[in-house]
Amino acid sequence: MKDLILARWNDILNILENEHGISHIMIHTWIEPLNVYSVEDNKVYFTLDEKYGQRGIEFLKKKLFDIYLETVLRELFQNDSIQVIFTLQSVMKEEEKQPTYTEDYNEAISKSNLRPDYTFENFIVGESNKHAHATCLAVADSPGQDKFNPLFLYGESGLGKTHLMQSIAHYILQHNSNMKVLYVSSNQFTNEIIEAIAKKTTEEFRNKYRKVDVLLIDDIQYLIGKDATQNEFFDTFNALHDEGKQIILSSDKPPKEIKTLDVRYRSRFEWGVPIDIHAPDYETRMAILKNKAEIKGLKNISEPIFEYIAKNITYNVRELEGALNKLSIYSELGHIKITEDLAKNILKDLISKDEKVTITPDLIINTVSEHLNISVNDIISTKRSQDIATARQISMYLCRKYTDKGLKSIGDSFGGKDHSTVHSNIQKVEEKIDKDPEFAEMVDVIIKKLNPQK
Ligand SMILES: Nc1ncnc2c1ncn2[C@@H]1O[C@H](COP(=O)(O)OP(=O)(O)OP(=O)(O)O)[C@@H](O)[C@H]1O
Repeated sequence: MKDLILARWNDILNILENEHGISHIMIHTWIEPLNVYSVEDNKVYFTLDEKYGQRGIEFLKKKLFDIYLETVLRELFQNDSIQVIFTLQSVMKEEEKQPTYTEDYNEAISKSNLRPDYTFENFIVGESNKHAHATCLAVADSPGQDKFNPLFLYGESGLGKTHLMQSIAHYILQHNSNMKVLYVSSNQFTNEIIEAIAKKTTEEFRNKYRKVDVLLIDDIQYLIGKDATQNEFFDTFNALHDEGKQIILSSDKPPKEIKTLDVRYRSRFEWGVPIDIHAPDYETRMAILKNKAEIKGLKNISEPIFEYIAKNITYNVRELEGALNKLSIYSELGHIKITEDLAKNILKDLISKDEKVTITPDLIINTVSEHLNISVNDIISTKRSQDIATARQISMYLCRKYTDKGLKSIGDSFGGKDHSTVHSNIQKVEEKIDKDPEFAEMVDVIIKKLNPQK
């Protein structure tokens, strides 16, 4: 729960100020500096810096800040047993027990197919992923709750879906290494089914998957659409869900956009709210780079080099990491100091590949075509069927929004449509975005694929 409180700390401060009327100054001086030290048996220990002394603790209690915090935490986490305890840092330090992960835990992570480094501790939280992170923490803290079962994480490649889903698994095992947690890629799941069918061992396959407490399947889009695997998967899904076991899935798109997913099954993926992860902003990229450099023991990377990478690799965290790996290989091989110029030279292939692409009507039409599975020819044709017209309207809307083309010029890119048609199509999309959140989300996913830099 400690991580959950940290993730919601700003919300907690806002509630104290806005709903309980504690003045901004009091919050800033007394509550903000509190440190969530630990949580044991619903007791939340907040520590205060030594400089405030015991009188500081007495002041906090006199102002009833422990009661206020307790009320907010109880409400936020729907748990009436939560108790807030204020103490000085030194008092806790004396009693501090370093968390030591047992052999059982280490064995459990290997049995569960987890990478040891994909933990919450190593995951950098920023604007782009804070919602996904908070949801994953909530699931980790109480797996199997209907609200997030299944937990469906989606987003473009390399943005941290696998890392986050495995973090949940780690957290669960850190707190109870007896839980049966299993992570598999879609490929592995598919291969096991095929093998089980061929060897007539489907019963064993079912036993293996149906006795787990938490099942994580990565890149589910590869599993869907293959009949035998899809059916077997949904049998497993239903069996686990009926027993309140947690299912965690990842995909590159939200359920409603997985074309090959049978409609009968689509709603099941949406029982829990699908959660998306966005590309990290500049500050988050910098923080990720520094964190990865520290993990890799890369000490000689200067600030301008971090800045150079973070400015130029903007979308994919895996590529950010790739840049660091390249630098680390050079520095280890040559025992050399990496200067800024050398770094630029070493990374030139990677960076130019990732350079900002100019968004053109062609790029937009191709992206919409790929995303909605409607051919480019149909989009620029005069065909009026609903799905083709929608693809065309969205493309025109995006051209207006992300290129500097005027209505006439946009019309030309669509086989010579006149400017009033373009105008009314754009309006239709704007209206639909306002009225229909699902539609708005779909357009948003396409925009993410285009990766505009504004
Ligand atoms: N916020 C983050 N903090 C730290 N590392 C991150 C973060 N986001 C991504 N990474 C790192 O980026 C790399 C790629 O992440 P991951 O494999 O989880 O992406 P993915 O979304 O599952 O990609 P794919 O869809 O291709 O499987 C990993 O090494 C992961 O540790």
